[in-house]
Amino acid sequence: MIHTRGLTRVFKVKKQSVEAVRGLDLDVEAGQLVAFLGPNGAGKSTTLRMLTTLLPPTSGQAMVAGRDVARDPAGVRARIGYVGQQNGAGENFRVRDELVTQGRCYGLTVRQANARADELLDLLDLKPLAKRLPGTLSGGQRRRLDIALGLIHRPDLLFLDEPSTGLDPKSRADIWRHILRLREAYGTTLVLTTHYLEEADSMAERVVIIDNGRIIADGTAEQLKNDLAGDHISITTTTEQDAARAVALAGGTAEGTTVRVKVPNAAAALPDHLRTLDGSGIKVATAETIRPTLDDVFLTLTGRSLTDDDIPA
Ligand SMILES: Nc1ncnc2c1ncn2[C@@H]1O[C@H](COP(=O)(O)OP(=O)(O)OP(=O)(O)O)[C@@H](O)[C@H]1O
Repeated sequence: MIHTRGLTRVFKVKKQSVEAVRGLDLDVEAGQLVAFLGPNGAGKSTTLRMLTTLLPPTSGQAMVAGRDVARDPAGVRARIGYVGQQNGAGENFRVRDELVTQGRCYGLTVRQANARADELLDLLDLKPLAKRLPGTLSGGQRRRLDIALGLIHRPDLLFLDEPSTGLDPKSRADIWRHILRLREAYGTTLVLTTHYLEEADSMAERVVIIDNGRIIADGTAEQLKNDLAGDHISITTTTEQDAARAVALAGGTAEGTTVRVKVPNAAAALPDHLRTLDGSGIKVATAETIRPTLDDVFLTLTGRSLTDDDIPA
């Protein structure tokens, strides 16, 4: 569905070059749900804007929905939907009329546009709001309308730029429920950007971590966490001397009476670990297993946290 090779975008700002995206090679198959995760300024939106033909690449190729973004941008646009960070609806039409009008712009007949509008109002729980003006909707309701607008022409592929940013936790959960529902209903391929770690972790099947314009990790959240961060066992001992002895015996690092050891599978390794310490007379006060987060993955790869301040341009 998406195939890019060496996709690059350089911005010129006051005689300086900003390499926003540096030689991206990416393959996304039909039906996947992919999240681009990365800190502010990583190049996520620039990538999305190139894939959706809103921005020409400086170099490299991208085939999206079977069409070349540089040679056939109109062909790409006809086959994809895009939900940007800005609102997609105007202020003059009521919700249902806006859907029908945009459907007509995509070449649907009046009958098709009406049927499609009703189908999407239903899918995105917008029916009770059909007669409202977009300006009167809440943030979450407006996002749902944006998603409906992105789907009006039945695209096989939908891009969503930060679909849940700026929403309260309940509305964020609600948007995700609708995203997953539309995927179930239509099998749409979904590519979205987010900087919410937990969302990428729990919702996306595939997480592509982007930093400084490059893909630095790509896989399921579980794979990335297992391969790149690993579990930890954390124990506390009753004395600092015991903590130091525990490190000498079984590895890890000690801070006061707390010892952390990195292991491939903490739940499986914990009983043996405790037996080893007990066999040497080390008294363990508490023990817990710690699963890594995607932030740990990012930290391992870059030495920075995803929640750090913006990276420099
Ligand atoms: N129109 C532009 N002109 C100059 N520089 C730009 C432009 N658009 C983006 N950039 C720069 O390109 C880099 C990547 O920006 P981009 O918006 O793609 O990042 P992002 O990962 O989407 O960040 P965010 O999560 O904050 O939206 C940044 O350094 C940004 O300042």
